[in-house]
Amino acid sequence: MAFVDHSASVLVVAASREAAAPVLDYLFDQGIAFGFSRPSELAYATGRLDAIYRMAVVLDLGVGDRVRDAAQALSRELPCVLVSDTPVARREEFRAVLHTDTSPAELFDSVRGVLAGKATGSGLTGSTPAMRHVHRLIERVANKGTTVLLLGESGVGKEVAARDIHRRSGRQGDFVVVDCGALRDEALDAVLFGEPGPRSTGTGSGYFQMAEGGTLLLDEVADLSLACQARLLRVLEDGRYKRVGEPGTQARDVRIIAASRRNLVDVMETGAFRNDLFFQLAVFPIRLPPLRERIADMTALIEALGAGLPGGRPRFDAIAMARLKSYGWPGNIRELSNVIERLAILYPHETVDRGTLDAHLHPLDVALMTPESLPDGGQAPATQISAMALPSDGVDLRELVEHLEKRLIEQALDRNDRVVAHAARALGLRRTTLTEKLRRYGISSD
Ligand SMILES: Nc1ncnc2c1ncn2[C@@H]1O[C@H](COP(=O)(O)OP(=O)(O)OP(=O)(O)O)[C@@H](O)[C@H]1O
Repeated sequence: MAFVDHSASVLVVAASREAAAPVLDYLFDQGIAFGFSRPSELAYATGRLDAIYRMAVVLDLGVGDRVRDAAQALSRELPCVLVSDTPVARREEFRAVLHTDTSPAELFDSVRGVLAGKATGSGLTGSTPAMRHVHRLIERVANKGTTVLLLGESGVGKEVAARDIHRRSGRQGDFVVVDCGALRDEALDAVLFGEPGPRSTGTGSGYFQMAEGGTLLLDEVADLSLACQARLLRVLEDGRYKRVGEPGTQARDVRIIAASRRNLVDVMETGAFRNDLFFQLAVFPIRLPPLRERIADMTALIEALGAGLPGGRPRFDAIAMARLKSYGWPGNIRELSNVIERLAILYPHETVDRGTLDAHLHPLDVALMTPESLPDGGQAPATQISAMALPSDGVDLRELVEHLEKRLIEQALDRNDRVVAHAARALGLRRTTLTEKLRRYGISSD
C-alpha cells in the first residue's frame, strides 16, 4: 500500500545502479514511486522541474562536485535529501543530509518526512490539478522578487504558501509575518520602518528592517487601516523608506507577499481598500483552493499532518474516510489538522469509525469537546453544554449554531430511518418546522 501519493516522485542519483540498489529496493517496498537517474541525467531533471514539481532527491556515493553543485541548485527548488559519503559544505541547502551508513529505515523516514512536507513544517501538500497549478505558479514566481498576492479562505494554507515562496526564493534574509489587523496608526512608521530607540518591535527595528534581504508577509492585508495603506503604498512605489529620527532614506530590499481571506475587490468597492494599493500588490495573484475543491488530496494531507504527531496519524475505516471526503471543511486544512491531532491523541493505534469521527468533526466540537465525544463519554446534554468553552480566537456563533442544528438533524434522520415525523419527535420539533429546516439547509430526507 502506498505511503504517500504516487505523484510524489523520488529521484535517486547515484554513481552506479549497484550503489543505489538498496535505497531503491527499500523505497520500492514502501510503495514510494521513484525514478532512477545517472548523474548525467540530473541536468535533464533540473530542466523539467515544472513537470516533476514535487520531489525528494537522494544522492549517493561520490558522485562528484559537478553533480553536487547541480543538486544544490536543485535543492533551492525542491525538497532534497542528500545521502553522501563525503563531507558536505552547504548542508543548510538540504532538508536532510545523511551518511551512507544510514540505515534504510532511517533514510525512508527522512524521505517520507520530506515528501509529507513535514521536515521543516513548510510543505504545501497536494497534488490535485488545482494544487499542481498552485505549485507551478509558486515555482515560476519564487525567485523573481515579484510581489505576490495570496488569496483564499481561512485555513487554506496562505502562510504555508508564503513560506514556500520564501524558501524557494534563495533570499538569505528572514521571513517575517505582519498581522495587518494588529497594526495601529499610532507610531506606525516606527513599527514598520524602525527607530533609534527600542520601542517599536522591541529591538528598534521595524518590520521592513527585520525582513531586509528576506520576505515580508502582510497577512490579512484587507484589515489595514487607510492610514497604513497610504504609508505602505508610498514604500512600494518608491522602493525606499525612512527610519524615524534618521536623516535620508534607505533602499528597500524586501520581497512583499500579501495575503487575504477576504475578496479584495469587494473590500475596494466599499471604499475600505485603496485601488492603487491593490494594483501594487496584485502583480502576481495566486488563489489557494479550499479543501472541498481538492478532496483527492485528503489521504496525502492526513499523512502529512499526522507525520509529526507523537502517536502517528490516526487511521480511518472506509466509511469514516468517505465521510472525511464528503464533509465540507469550512475551516479548510486548519480544521482538518485539528481533527487529525485530536483523534491521534484520543484514539492512538485505533481505527476511527464514522460515529467516532462525527463526534469530532464539526467546528462546534472543536469548541466543545463534549464529554460524550470522548472515548469514555456519554453524559446528559446539560453537562455537555456546560463543558462548552469559547476558543481563544472566538467563534462565528451563527455559523456554529447552524452547524450544530444541521448535524443534530442529520443524526435524528439517520437514527429514524430518514422518517421526518420520527426525527422531528427526537428533536422536539413539529414536523412542519423540521420540514422547513430541511428545505433551508438543503438536507434531503430520502
Ligand atoms: N498544503 C498544506 N499541507 C500541510 N499543511 C497545511 C497545508 N496548508 C495548510 N496547512 C496547515 O493548515 C494550517 C493553516 O494554514 P495557514 O495558516 O497557512 O492558512 P491561512 O490560509 O494563512 O489561514 P488564515 O487566512 O486564517 O490566516 C496550518 O497549521 C498549516 O500548517
